[in-house]
Amino acid sequence: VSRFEGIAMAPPDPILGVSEAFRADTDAKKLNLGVGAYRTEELQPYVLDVVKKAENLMLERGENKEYLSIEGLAAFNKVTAELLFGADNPVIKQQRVATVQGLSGTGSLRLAAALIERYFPGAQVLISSPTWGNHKNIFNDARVPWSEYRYYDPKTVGLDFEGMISDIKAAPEGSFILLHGCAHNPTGIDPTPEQWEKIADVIQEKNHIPFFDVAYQGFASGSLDADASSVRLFAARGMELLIAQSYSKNLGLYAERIGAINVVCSSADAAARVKSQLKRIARPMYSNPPVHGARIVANVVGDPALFNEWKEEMEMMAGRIKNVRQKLFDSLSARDKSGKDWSFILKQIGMFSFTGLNKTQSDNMTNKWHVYMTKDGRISLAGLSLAKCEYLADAIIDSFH
Ligand SMILES: Cc1ncc(COP(=O)(O)O)c(CN[C@](O)(C(=O)O)[C@@H](O)C(=O)O)c1O
Repeated sequence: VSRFEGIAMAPPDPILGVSEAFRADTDAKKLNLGVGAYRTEELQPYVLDVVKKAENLMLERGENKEYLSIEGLAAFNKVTAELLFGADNPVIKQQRVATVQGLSGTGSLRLAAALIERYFPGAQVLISSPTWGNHKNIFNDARVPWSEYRYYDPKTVGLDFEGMISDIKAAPEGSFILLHGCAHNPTGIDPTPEQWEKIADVIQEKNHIPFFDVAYQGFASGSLDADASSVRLFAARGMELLIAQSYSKNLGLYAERIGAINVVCSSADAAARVKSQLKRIARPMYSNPPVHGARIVANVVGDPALFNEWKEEMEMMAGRIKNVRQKLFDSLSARDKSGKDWSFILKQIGMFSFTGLNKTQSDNMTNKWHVYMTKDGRISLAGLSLAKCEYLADAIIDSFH
């Protein structure tokens, strides 16, 4: 008797499945605006120069392939926390951060979810509405209950700040509040500095625990420090908080699966104990993380010349997306006769633009125009070239009306 016979076919992933459909399309006009992966103006994947330089250094050095410790490469864990908080931040000086290398952002979020499930039974995580599609899968599979706080306002194509604050205020005391550090996915809408202060106020009032997902540090504004300001604001208030990091986008290390989970505790002793429990969770999950990406980050951030060159390349990538954003706005404004206000395209930040196209309209983008995007109306500007902006504008205008 066959035991696997009864297993059903799983549906394609809402984001990664779009790339599969794109690859199957043979039309030369096809555009992949699905997955959040940077492409050059020639629409090619991009390996940063500093990554190649770091890898050449590593090759010359001839490093071994011994297991890392469960918590990952020590040099990486040091520089990743310093990059996030700033090396002179009190949380670093007082050794109050438990940092564990994770399998990129996803794996780091999953490790944190497992910690929450084990040590905070019944606590829920509040996630933004909408949010990155995989957040719900991660908390569901980690058996951590979640609910949503209002975030996107379709009427203003902006942030529903009042709704966000009241939902966070209404959540049971001690809830985990999942926040996008910068470049909110999928909306591209970030709170202002003043709004971050108020979000910190209400989280402190309710003894909630802030839980940041920082997948785009440096990629949103082009500045590593500016993009970390929300996290640093909360740390400066002396709050305990969790932060998941990823180097997929800002260092282009997508397939190297390099990231980290950081837990800011109230004492160095607590941080040591939290780190030991994160290790206990990681060991049976994947035992220890991959070394290659960790060494690249440690080499790039650890070497002043490479670090500066990385910052220049990141500004170049963020800059290209800003140019594409502007060109798309100009093309839409010039070609659309309906008088629709497209300024939301310029107000949004980071890789994505949340167009407001509904599922049927998004299907039209794909079926008629061969533009691949997620069904929630998100387009990844990282996959768009200046040369293709007018074509995309025509597709969007056609799909809206
Ligand atoms: C907010 C957020 N958090 C975490 C991750 C995880 O990224 P990684 O595991 O590679 O570090 C992504 C990537 N999200 C996508 O860019 C996207 O939304 O297209 C894509 O990589 C993905 O996996 O869906 C993200 O957008």
